[in-house]
Amino acid sequence: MISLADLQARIEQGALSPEAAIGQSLEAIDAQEKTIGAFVRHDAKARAQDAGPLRGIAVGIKDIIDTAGFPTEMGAAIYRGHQPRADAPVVMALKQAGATIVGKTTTTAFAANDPTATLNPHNHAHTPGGSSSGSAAAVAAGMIPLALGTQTGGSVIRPASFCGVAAIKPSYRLLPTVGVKCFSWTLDTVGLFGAGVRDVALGLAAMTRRPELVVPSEVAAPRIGVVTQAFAGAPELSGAEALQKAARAAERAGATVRELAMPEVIAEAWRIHPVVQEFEAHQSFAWEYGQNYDAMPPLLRGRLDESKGGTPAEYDAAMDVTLRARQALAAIFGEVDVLLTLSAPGAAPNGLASTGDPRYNRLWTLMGVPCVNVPTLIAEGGLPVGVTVIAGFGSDAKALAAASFVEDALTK
Ligand SMILES: NC(=O)CC(=O)O
Repeated sequence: MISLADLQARIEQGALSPEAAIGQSLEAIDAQEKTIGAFVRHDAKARAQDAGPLRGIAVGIKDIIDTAGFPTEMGAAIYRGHQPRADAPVVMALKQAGATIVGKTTTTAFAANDPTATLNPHNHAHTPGGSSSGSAAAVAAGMIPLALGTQTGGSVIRPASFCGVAAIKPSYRLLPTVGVKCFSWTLDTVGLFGAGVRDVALGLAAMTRRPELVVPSEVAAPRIGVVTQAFAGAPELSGAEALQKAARAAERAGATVRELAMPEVIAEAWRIHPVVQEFEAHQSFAWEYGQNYDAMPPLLRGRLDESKGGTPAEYDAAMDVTLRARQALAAIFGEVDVLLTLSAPGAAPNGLASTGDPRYNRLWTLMGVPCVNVPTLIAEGGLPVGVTVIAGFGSDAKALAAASFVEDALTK
């Protein structure tokens, strides 16, 4: 994979020109894209900028995020050829930091669950996950050092786990979702994919102009609470093994590690995530579902058919649980620095029909807390499995530092 940190250092030292760095990515895309299918389209003539901390960094943008230089088609026939007039603010933030947008990465239709044709670079018989399928696959395949995705359930963390890359779903609204096709305004969060945790941190720090997000060279051993999320069901063996491996490695490296049970209101928040998501989706997709029913992607159309009876009273009750759960979770971060939990039930499912199950991700998306995927082990079939490091709302620097601590501990 291409490390953003490594490119940045070599460019700053003058050992690599921004143009040559972009050229490396374009060559890698040319060599692998026909097999992996990570991009909807890309610009083979993309040029580097010569200023900014992300100069020479080729970035892929999930194709539900507006771009002025490429169509934005939402992974859906309804939007084929749709050309936004303007870049979304997160795209402009990357460009203002010197990055080069080299293409639009594949997305499940409307970031829901109708899968793409993108292959998992580690095993082409398996899904890369979704809904940010192309972003995870393009980074994992070594085509680009940075990509943007979005998460409503588990669409950043789960594909990152399946593809063996680092990723962050930042605190809710750290990054604006203006210009991002809305699925659920309470849940939708823009995230980043990179080769390693430090790479993701550098990308997020540059686009937010928050240098405090950069992982320091020395990271203090964190207090870690391991959360199994038993309320979400039992994981597969590889998922359970990844969680135990990461916890043991962190403990050997000096972290204090203990298992934490979540209060019932947090388990209740896990249960009502779909109520919030589907109630808001019916409003977000009202035009598509109401005016273009037959052209809707079939799995999303089926979900909307099933959930159209949702009432405002049910939604209001779910939001009340959400607010109480967020308060309870905030109190837990008084006892530990971060939580450590599953990124996915196990390795990527076989075939492309399913992008996997967000059951271990969705609670944290609803809580709005920063989540970082740390690649942890390689399961049968050469398929990666990750774990998630979670900090309190607004503590994105702490989440990234602790995730880097776990990542480093796993190398020892
Ligand atoms: N958008 C999403 O997060 C949906 C998913 O988890 O697959």
